[in-house]
Amino acid sequence: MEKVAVLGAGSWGTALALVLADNGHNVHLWTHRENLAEEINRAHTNEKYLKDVKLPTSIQANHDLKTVVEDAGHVVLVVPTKAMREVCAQLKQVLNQKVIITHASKGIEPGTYKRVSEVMREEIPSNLYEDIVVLSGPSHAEEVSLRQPTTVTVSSEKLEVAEEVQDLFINRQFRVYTSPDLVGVELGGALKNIIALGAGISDGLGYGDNAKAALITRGLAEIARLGTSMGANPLTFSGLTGIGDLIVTCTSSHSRNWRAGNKLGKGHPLEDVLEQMGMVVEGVRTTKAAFQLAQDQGVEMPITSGIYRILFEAAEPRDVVDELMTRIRRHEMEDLTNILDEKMND
Ligand SMILES: NC(=O)C1=CN([C@@H]2O[C@H](COP(=O)(O)OP(=O)(O)OC[C@H]3O[C@@H](n4cnc5c(N)ncnc54)[C@H](O)[C@@H]3O)[C@@H](O)[C@H]2O)C=CC1
Ligand SMILES: O=C(CO)COP(=O)(O)O
Repeated sequence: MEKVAVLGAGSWGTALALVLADNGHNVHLWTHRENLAEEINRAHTNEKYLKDVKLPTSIQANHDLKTVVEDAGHVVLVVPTKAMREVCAQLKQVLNQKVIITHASKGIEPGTYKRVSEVMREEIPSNLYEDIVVLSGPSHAEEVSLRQPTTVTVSSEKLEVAEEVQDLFINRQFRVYTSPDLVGVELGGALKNIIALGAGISDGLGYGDNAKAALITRGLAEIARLGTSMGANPLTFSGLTGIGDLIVTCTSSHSRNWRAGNKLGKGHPLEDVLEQMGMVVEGVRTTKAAFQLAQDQGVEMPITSGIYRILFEAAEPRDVVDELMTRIRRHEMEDLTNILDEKMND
């Protein structure tokens, strides 16, 4: 079995380490917090990020990055998107062998508006990796750590490398598919967090299931619109990393994005909500990025724009809902028809 280095011991990094340990791999988990490494090695718990979960004793945590990646065949990065560039810069200093790099983070880099794999390619010299793979899909860490049935997708430029990562993670509770559409898989995972904030806001306002279904469906339309304009295959958004992840994040109280939105809908200020969460709420920064990208690409994203105004311009959520409901009348499938027409003419 292989030595696998997992970088980031938050909820998701720890849950993925557990899947890999279940598969018999030799898992080394890096955390930048020395006291967390000590807790994982001594008590086999990570109480702050995965409450009440007993970790396999085979997971070894370490605060020293060089030791963690030494001789590993795979490196799995699972830190918040805003920390990705910094962690990649540290990684390249200590990596002495060629590895397969997988990331499982769902965001767009603040400021540059780049996808995570683009950031990684900029930071890590290409002679240090076989390929860069993304792992995404409907997968709350809390359920994965209880070994409840979960399905995800891995994608990379080289199919054989994605298949190797599929083999690394797949087991009876954790089913892994492959996809060639790296752009669509990464964008679906990042952009669904914006809509999940919206679903939380809607629930916080006391609106019902009709409103949430509308947000999920029309949210998917605008995700597909932006994604396609950035080179994604529109079909990817009807898969696990599109509608699948959108459903789970908009409807589950495990979701940090949904929970943050719910508090916003109940009238709590954004700074208080983020401080109380104590975990990453990727959708907030991704809303800013998507709002800007939509303008750059000339793509209409009314839900994203509304959430942007709630988060950053103190718009009243009820006013935003009212504006969305009274927009100019449209043909429902206008976007899809245009996208399909464009594909046919390609
Ligand atoms: N929690 C979940 O169920 C899932 C999360 N994800 C994605 O995985 C990524 C990580 O999320 P979580 O593990 O949930 O976050 P988290 O908030 O639970 O943990 C983040 C971890 O990153 C560490 N970290 C923060 N800044 C760092 C830095 N500069 N250098 C090194 N380490 C740093 C923190 O100490 C913490 O251990 C996010 O992009 C998220 O969208 C994806 C699928 C499921
Ligand atoms: O991506 C996730 C589930 O697939 C986790 O979503 P949250 O970051 O909102 O908790």
